[in-house]
Amino acid sequence: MHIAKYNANGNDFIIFHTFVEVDRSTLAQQLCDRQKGVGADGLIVLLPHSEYDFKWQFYNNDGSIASMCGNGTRACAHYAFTNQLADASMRFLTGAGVITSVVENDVVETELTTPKVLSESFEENGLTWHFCDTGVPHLVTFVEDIGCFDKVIARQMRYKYNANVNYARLEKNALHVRTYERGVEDETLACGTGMAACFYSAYRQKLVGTSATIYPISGDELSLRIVDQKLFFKGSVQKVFETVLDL
Ligand SMILES: N[C@@H](CCC[C@H](N)C(=O)O)C(=O)O
Repeated sequence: MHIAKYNANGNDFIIFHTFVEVDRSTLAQQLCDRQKGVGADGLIVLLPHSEYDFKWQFYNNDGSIASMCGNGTRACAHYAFTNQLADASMRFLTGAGVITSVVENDVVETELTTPKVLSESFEENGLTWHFCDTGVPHLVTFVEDIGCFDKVIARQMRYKYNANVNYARLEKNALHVRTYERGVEDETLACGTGMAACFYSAYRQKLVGTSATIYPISGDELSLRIVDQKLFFKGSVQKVFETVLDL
């Protein structure tokens, strides 16, 4: 099997395409293992689809299925275009719905699924939390110092609410974001739907305008904008390597 490893601002993925649709949860665990496998935050498998350019299966590092992955959509779109599975502007089916992505060299912009507010804001662990779905559920708290990211609190909130957990610091029209990711069960270097959730929560509170620059902990720079309640997420991706594995 021909596979590619992608880096999307620190969120890394193993990607391949096939005609065979089977449960790849165990394979995802094996391939994503950073000691015994290739190592990645997730596995993305592209499959043919009659209506869209393709559909995907997305697995987290631990083999669990996630309905959406913002950074994964950008890496996957680049992979699809590079492998002539789709034109530069494409539509593909994910567990959360149809995604549109546009590839321009190494920069990919994705229109994410329509964001949904999951609850009123609430206080817990001395912090104010905003809860929304940007394809997968995310808790967001705004802090003065991103260094106060607390993995123990993040993990506790993750299990209590079955959500990813984000700490964000606002700086003018920019957001600095750290995310504890469900399915990786640790902080990752970037999470696309997490950055989108932080932007959307800030936008709803009028803390940012209709667009903002986002800095995940990897230090990369991405952008988010909202148009007619639709979130557009843009940033670069890199193919790290390609290889052939006996799967
Ligand atoms: N890294 C992703 C999110 C992947 C899914 C998440 N771990 C979950 O299970 O909810 C992104 O870039 O959005």
